[in-house]
Amino acid sequence: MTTSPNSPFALVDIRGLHKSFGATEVLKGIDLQVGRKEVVSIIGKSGSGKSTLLRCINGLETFERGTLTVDGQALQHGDANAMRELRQQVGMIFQSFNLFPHLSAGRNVMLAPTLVKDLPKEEAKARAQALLERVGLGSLFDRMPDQLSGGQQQRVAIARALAMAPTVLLCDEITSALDPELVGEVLQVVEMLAVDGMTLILVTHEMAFARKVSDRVVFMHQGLIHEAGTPDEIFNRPQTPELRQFLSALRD
Ligand SMILES: Nc1ncnc2c1ncn2[C@@H]1O[C@H](COP(=O)(O)OP(=O)(O)OP(=O)(O)O)[C@@H](O)[C@H]1O
Repeated sequence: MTTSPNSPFALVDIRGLHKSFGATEVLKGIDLQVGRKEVVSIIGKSGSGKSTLLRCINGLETFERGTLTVDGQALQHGDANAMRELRQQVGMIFQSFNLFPHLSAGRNVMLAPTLVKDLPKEEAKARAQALLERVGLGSLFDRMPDQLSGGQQQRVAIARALAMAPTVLLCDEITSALDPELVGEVLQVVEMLAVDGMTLILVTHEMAFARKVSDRVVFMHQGLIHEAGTPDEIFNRPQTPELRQFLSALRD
């Protein structure tokens, strides 16, 4: 079932989120609802708080005020069980691929399901093989990370995140560290996930991609959501001077 972002059953429901680092308030009251199977891209200038927001959603950062629920479960930092469950539901992929260097591609993908979910090894192996095939790396199960290109490593990282069967996947500038010729193969995998109905929240500087793949685009500015809308609304009919300035700076 696809839920609309504004329904009471939004998969990710963030209300009044405030986050500071010391005296610096980085998130100043974020409200964002993401429906099941929705693809939401977050854009904005460097330092506007995009990564911090993603890190709050999967519990990597604590926050001072506001509420955050994923699939109806409130994120509570004091509750170790709740945090463990949340981490299983919310997958995250980063700019740096962070593969375990001493494990093959396949073993990287197998690790969490065997450790965290107690999946029998043979089952985990079959699942890892299927996931590697899904990201176009079916023949590279035994390759070590240092024998893979950056684009291939990032695709293994995507397969590794999918191995936990997350209900939502967060992608934080996942093509920023790649050579330009490797960006396309990773974006293609993300697009395939979107088409398959994965709920995705993407922080991206790839505007053409955000326009193509997103149901909704969110523009963050100085710790607040300044504007949100369809790709057409955000890119063709920006309302605020801040968004207009951001988009025109990209064109320069
Ligand atoms: N762990 C931290 N300690 C102190 N300040 C931090 C920390 N993490 C982020 N910040 C600050 O919070 C602000 C927002 O950072 P954040 O990384 O969320 O922005 P961003 O919009 O994702 O930027 P970019 O596009 O450059 O990644 C910045 O001013 C940053 O310096």
